[in-house]
Amino acid sequence: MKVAIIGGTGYGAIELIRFLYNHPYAEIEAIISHSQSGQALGTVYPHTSGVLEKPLEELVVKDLAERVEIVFFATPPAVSKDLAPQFLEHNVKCIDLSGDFRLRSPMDYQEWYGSPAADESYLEAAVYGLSEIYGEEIAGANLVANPGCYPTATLLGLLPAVQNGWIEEKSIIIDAKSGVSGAGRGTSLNTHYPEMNENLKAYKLGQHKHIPEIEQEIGKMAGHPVKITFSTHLVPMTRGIMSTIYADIAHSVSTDEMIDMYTAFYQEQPFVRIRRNGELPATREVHGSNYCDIGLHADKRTGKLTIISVIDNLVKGASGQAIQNMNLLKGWDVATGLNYLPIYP
Ligand SMILES: NC(=O)C1=CN([C@@H]2O[C@H](COP(=O)(O)OP(=O)(O)OC[C@H]3O[C@@H](n4cnc5c(N)ncnc54)[C@H](OP(=O)(O)O)[C@@H]3O)[C@@H](O)[C@H]2O)C=CC1
Ligand SMILES: CC(=O)N[C@@H](CCC(=O)OP(=O)(O)O)C(=O)O
Repeated sequence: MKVAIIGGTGYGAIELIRFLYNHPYAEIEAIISHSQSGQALGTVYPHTSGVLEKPLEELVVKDLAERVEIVFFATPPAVSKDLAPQFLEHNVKCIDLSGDFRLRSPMDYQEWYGSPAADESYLEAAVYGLSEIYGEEIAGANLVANPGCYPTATLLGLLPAVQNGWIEEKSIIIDAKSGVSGAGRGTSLNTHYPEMNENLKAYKLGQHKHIPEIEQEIGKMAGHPVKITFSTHLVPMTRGIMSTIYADIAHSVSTDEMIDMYTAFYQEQPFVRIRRNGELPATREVHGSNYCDIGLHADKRTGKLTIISVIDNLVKGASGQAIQNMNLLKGWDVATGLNYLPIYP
């Protein structure tokens, strides 16, 4: 099956290319770049030279639509909302790594992204691509809104407890930390080496666009609106997200009962691993892989549950999950092309 990637020189794209290169059934037909078309991929990313000799191409929608079955958007916000509908009209399926189709409410998109939302009919047609939760809907979708990196770690950590009614949703506090590649390849003062190295910075408190996304999905699972407290931090490492989540336990539940319930919830899911015996996950233990590792502690003394959820932001938080969603769309085993052990150390 032939696919194309739009936003070809970004980090999401180069990670898609890494997985697609080894995928047994998918082939990269075209890599589209609005800034460097005409160049070879190897001039932008020399580590691909001699292995994957591909030109970066200019986007011509009609031509591309005739060449591929699926398009991946690895573009900044506000690009796919206009472009994806053009491909959908040509019966080309779209998997969007940006946030353009994640929020059901156009008003929320306008408020948190600061520009008008996609046409409402496309927002309604889009399936939220949290693979472990919406596998069946993704299988029948034409447009998949791949989740944000923080929401992926946070929701996989929270949803089993929410579904079982084991926590008080209004007490949820999420303290999340990300490596710098989460901000993409572009340069900025915040991600400049002297500013972020040996430093730990909180940012976008109360203003992060992942707040409405997480609230939307928890609210859907809980069956009523939920408001969360969410803080984000930049950590001086390249990859990785750790989302540490606190919530009041609704009924008396032990750590072992919680672990058993989470293990049962994700029984059929190869990429979510629940830690046992007091082991807690670390970002290195998922580095370069599509795993989400979750540790749990139900504190009898305080009545609080602590959930620690780690992912690689570029893999499970973006491109790996996008490939998982492509596998779901095509009816292939979800792990096809994604069976990598994490890189350690
Ligand atoms: N980095 C991460 O961990 C995660 C990222 N995401 C989301 O995935 C998307 C891609 O992220 P990432 O790869 O990190 O970002 P990058 O900034 O690294 O790459 C984005 C690429 O999009 C292209 N682009 C930039 N501006 C435009 C434009 N106006 N029109 C068309 N194309 C444009 C550029 O490639 P070119 O010039 O070659 O076209 C650019 O390299 C974003 O929406 C991001 O929020 C989601 C989850 C995690
Ligand atoms: C470290 C860092 O800056 N991370 C980015 C992650 C955003 C992102 O990737 O946004 P979407 O997944 O919603 O597209 C941020 O916090 O804005």
